[in-house]
Amino acid sequence: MPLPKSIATVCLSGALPDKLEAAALVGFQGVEIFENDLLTYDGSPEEVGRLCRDLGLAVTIYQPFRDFEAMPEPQRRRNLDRAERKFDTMQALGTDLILVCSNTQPATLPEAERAAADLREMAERAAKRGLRVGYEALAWGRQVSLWRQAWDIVRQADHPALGLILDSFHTLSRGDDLAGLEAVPAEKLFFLQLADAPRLSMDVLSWSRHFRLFPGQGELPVADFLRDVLRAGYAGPVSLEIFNDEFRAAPVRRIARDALRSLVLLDDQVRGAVPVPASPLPAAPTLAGIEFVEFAVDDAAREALGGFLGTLGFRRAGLHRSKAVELQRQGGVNLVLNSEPDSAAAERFEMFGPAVCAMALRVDDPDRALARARALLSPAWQERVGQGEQRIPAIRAPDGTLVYLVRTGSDIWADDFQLLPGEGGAPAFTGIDHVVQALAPGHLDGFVLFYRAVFGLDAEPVFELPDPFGIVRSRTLSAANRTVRLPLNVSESRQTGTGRFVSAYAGAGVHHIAFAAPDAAALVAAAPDAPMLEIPENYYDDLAARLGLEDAQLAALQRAHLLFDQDAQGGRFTHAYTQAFQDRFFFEVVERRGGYDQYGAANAAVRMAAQARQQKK
Ligand SMILES: O=C(O)c1ccc(O)c(O)c1
Ligand SMILES: [Mg+2]
Repeated sequence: MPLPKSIATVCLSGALPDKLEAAALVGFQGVEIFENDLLTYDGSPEEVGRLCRDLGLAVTIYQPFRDFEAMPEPQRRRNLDRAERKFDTMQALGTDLILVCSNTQPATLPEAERAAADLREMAERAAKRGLRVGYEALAWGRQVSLWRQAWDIVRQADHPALGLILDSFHTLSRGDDLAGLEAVPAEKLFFLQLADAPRLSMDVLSWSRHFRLFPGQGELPVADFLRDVLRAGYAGPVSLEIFNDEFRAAPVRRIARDALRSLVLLDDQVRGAVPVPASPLPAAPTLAGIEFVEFAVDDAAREALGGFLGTLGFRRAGLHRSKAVELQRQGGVNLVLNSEPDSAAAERFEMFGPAVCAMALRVDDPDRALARARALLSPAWQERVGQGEQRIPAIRAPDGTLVYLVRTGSDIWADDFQLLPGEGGAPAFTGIDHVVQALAPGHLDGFVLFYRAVFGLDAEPVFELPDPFGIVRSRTLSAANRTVRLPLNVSESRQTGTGRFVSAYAGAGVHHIAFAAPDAAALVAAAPDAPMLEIPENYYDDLAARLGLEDAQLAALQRAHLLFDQDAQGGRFTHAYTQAFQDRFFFEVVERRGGYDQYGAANAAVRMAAQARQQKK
């Protein structure tokens, strides 16, 4: 039995019933009713309570009750009256627990004894009605901002109806931890809220109110936090409380599904610390690269794209036995051009024009990978197959792109394709180095969680890349063994390369594919007809000054329109871009040396400016 899962209504968009329905639909067992969601709703608390019961949702908590403890009179008395009215609401909602967050008022008295006496009084009144009070330290509380301070007060108050509420954000945002929690009796741990966040240097209140994330989307050690809470004996619900501007604006079911996915993953990460063990998720796949990328095309686009790829040394290497599908190959890179009517590819083409519609990852065990995906709320996808043809399992990424799961080392081509004899000779790519996707604003965190959870990829911190027409935020997911690298780009501006791609083609998708070359200069030299992106002279002047390159090396880079980057350990990255194919996606030739593990972010501005110029022509 996994931990009971709850979500605060503040995480989700829409009116209160929409939030509740979405939470129930994806499989939450409980909800925190956030006060503002009730105040702004035109139904009674009884109706809300009934709706929750009809949906099978427990109301885990009613919150927050603000600025209560340690106030001077006459506020003190008024606050106790206010509490009685909230107790009425709780009873109507059908919950027995209220969250009191630590007082933020300048008038709060700096006296823990007063805070304890007030909370004791509130708990005494609550207990008369069979209700309970939980006390949470807000990271920006006036007198109480750490969980240990809140616990001191709860301990002093010493009332059975008063306990402690922990919230990972308030503790981890302060760089604090849960050392000492084992000394708190488990029955005093009333409730647990979890939130992740990116590491940002800003005031903690704004950080909390706008940038919280679901566990696994950010950079805080939420799993460690949860493990500590469970080891301290907590056995109540685990509840997500995320204040996030993008989540509030997004379709409610998508965010609810991300929310539950984050908790399913977390359940698995803390297995062993849970008193009643959760059934383990199937292990994340061991990845061994990208077997192919598939483009949705029609006949004309297939010819045009085939011609474009031909300039980089690709050739038609196979024709599907039963479908209008062609394999283009260059060394270790397979690109599939799919113009089959009445397929997922055709559906993509109808909507977007020429676009990537699928990608295939090599995994150690496709069935296990599929079972893991299913457990993480990503159902399998079954494409129509002809008789005698291979059935390659697939799931759909959040934007609908198919992700095929190909067993590492297996040959998926020989059965289904009539393979054409190759020429060879030209410098060859060794494989696909990375695939970059452009996402619509508001989609980054959901994609990060999907790839992290389903495929066990690691997420790097966000990079900000300056396009001439706005900022592109980029976050890369990659396999620990680096056989799969998936940078994700997002831009609020519709004028950036990323923004134009997303807005012009009505959605997210693969924006560029980088091919790994053992020698990028040789590859580009052997591809004189490839429409490479021109790089301004100023770039090379700066490069010479910045990295102290020799004249000959610099000239060679410039001749082939190559960009160059170097890391602190001396790893080197040499890369060049093609112009965009039909103003859509483009390709990159990349050479990594000496353990270089980045993507040439230092060069992104130059590339994006060159593309913007190209676009104007
Ligand atoms: O931002 C707030 O005010 C707020 C309110 C209630 C909470 O539980 C919390 O963590 C933060
Ligand atoms: Mg909280």
